[in-house]
Amino acid sequence: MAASPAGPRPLLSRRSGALAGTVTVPGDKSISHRALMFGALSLGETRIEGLLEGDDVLRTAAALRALGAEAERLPDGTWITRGRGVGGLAEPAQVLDMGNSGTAARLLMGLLATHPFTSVMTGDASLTKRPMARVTTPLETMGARFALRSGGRLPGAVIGTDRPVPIAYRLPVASAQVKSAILLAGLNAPGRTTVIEPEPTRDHTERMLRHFGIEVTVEEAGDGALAATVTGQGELTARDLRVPADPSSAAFPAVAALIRPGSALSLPGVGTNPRRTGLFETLRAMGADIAYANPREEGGEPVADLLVRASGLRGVEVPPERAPSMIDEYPVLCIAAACAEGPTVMRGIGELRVKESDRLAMMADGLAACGVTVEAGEDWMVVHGRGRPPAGGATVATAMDHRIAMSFLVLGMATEQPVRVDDGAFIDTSFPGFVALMNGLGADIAAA
Ligand SMILES: O=C(O)C1=C[C@@H](OP(=O)(O)O)[C@@H](O)[C@H](O)C1
Ligand SMILES: C=C(OP(=O)(O)O)C(=O)O
Repeated sequence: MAASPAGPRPLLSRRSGALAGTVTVPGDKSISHRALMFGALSLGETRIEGLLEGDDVLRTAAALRALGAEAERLPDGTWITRGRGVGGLAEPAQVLDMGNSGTAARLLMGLLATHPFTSVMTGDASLTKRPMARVTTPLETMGARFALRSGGRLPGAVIGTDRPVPIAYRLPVASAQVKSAILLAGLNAPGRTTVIEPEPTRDHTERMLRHFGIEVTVEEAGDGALAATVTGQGELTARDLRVPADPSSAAFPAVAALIRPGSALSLPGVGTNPRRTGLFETLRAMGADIAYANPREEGGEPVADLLVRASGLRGVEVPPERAPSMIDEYPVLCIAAACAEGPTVMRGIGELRVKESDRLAMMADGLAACGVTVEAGEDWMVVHGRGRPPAGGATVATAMDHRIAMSFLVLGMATEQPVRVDDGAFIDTSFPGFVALMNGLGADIAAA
């Protein structure tokens, strides 16, 4: 997606009544990217149900087609991939445009690093600001070369190696994207590729590789660190799978229900992988009534139906070690915190500065504009709630960031004065249909 190709799409959110109903939020974005990529690497046909059809994931599908794999949507919404085998992707004749998606760009860089051809990759005005050296540095030690812009940023070229070297690498930053990029490169390297992560991050890559028949071992590596290892140059076997509803998307209606008195929502089939549910844990510590009903497993991932009721919230101190399991949820946590009684303290969140926008700055500025007292430093933030929603009444800048836009639209559902966001177009990257879904539950969000 270019910078809102049809121009910015401002949206206004007005105070709503109680929210009620049962709604299924779209498929998990992290799992959807991986399902397409692993399908493209497998031998045979993979059927994927519940794939997220957000712009980020559609970018991955288009890139895989440019690399010679088949990825198509059937009229009933099922997706089918026909893969090319490990190491079997073909040199793309066009630039791979990964739009707004860090996950698509970084995971594909890993895949391409051990394919012996050159690919050129770009992204939109948000993605081309984001750091790529975190993946290119370890991938270079595996034999790949990169020609990127200053600061290790896209656009640039990935020059894959024909002599891949397996590595053992300790992550300097907690990142499932970096871990996954290295493991994906390792799939086509002879021998064992190991990633040691001092702080465990989402493990969808490890789980899904096993689903596709690849052995992945995960061992304790001391001080709470985990070492994930793949042995390369085996084949993935095509396997059908069902993508759970995205807990990162469920977070928006869930927080909206918590802060609108009288609300009661049911969100079926949401992923409850413990490496993703830090927000729900934090909200419960704040006093939220959130229950998991009917827990089950689908395609190697735990899921449950989420039941959420309006609750009085109080501020908490979020343990920094919980950050990787809720890294994308700090923006919407800030909204809950702004309506809670007392301060919510968030530390160890420097990674928020290198997402689709500088989320720490965007949240601090937007909340302040809506009448919330916020303190912020390089990698921390304190939101001072007053036990009731703030005044609102501002237009908030969103800087091409879907989660900033959705978070402030949720805030506007509770504030006395409406909240306007300057551009809601990027919501389609992760949560197509967000406005209709929220309005169906009782929100009042409209073009403005
Ligand atoms: O692996 C993934 O699918 C993701 C990992 C996280 O990024 P980092 O690896 O940069 O923490 C997260 O923020 C992103 O939305 C999705
Ligand atoms: C950080 C995110 O995604 P990505 O890194 O894939 O752009 C997100 O969806 O919040």
